[in-house]
Amino acid sequence: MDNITVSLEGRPYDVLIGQGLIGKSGEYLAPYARSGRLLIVTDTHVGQHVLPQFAASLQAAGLSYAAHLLPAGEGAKSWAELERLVDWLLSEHIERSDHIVALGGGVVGDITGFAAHIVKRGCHFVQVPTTLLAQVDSSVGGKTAINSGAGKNLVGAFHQPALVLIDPDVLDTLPRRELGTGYAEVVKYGLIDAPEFFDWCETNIDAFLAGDADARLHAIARSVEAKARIVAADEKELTGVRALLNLGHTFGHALEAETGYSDTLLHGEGVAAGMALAFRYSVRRGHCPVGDADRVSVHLAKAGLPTTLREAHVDASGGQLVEHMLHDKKKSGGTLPFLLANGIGQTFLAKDVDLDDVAAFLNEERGR
Ligand SMILES: O=C(O)C(=O)C[C@@H](O)[C@H](O)[C@H](O)COP(=O)(O)O
Repeated sequence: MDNITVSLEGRPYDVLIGQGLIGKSGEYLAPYARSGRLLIVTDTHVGQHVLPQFAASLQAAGLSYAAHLLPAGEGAKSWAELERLVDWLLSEHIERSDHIVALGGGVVGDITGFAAHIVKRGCHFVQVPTTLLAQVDSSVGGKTAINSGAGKNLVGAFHQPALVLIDPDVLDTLPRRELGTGYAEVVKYGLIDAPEFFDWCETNIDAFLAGDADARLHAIARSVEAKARIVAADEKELTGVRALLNLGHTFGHALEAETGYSDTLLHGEGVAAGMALAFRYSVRRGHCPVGDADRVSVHLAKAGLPTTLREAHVDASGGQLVEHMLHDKKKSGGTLPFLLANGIGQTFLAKDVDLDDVAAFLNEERGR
């Protein structure tokens, strides 16, 4: 089993990665269960496919649980579902010493973490991510949020989990499209600052997508290590280091907003198209060799991910997409920094980007 520590000063926590961990959850969660009980938040899909095995393990360890089901999908990151969740936690007489367990993908983790942050001014929570995207990205680092009418993740807080339990075996039941969306975030770590990991992805993509256990473990552990390192360096995204994790997200969130956060374009697909756009925009600005941008698109396409506006099902003008970007949390003092790249593994935060130029670039991209 891999054990990666997120080294936050005074509040370090472990990310345990191992095959079959879901079946041993009771053993690992016993120390976190006040009076032998855990409050589980999951969704209707995971409730059917993973909760039974998870719950059996808790029972075998002498723990009891109560569970709350969210609807599956991005739509659950809403004020209405947050209210229902908070009401449920209070109806269960939650105490601040309790641990809430987020069992599910990024949506479950994000809304549960935010509820844990606000209920009784802060309760503990544990992440048990069941999608690749949540395992390699959203379960680690403490970004929690719901969406608002104005955009994605605009209402939230930093609230770190006490523990993250990752079982790659649960990915066996993940639909192929979901696996692809998580893979976009795996590739992101190579593109940020680890060219050798991008090379590894190019070599091992087929094994990874086919479910090879070693390839999966390597990709997940390598991604979590990268995320833990970056989060420990800049927990609250104040110095620009953590902003690197947002590669592809400025474009990606705009595409998601344009498609209504629907199944038309899943989050990881928006990030994939966003990374391809960020690399091509970096070429246009003279930062990045065209060969590197091509490699990125070819690789993402191999995973079945969109790399153009057309493939992302977006037909908006550049101006309309820039309008969505103006809600980005990186915007400060009227300017919006962009994650661009000097090449694969050489991402940087550009603070001098002219939004009219971005709009013109996106208008050209419409014909691609
Ligand atoms: O953890 C981070 O920091 C990230 O930016 C990781 C992203 O992949 C993730 O999607 C995150 O939730 C986006 O954050 P946001 O601040 O752009 O909402």
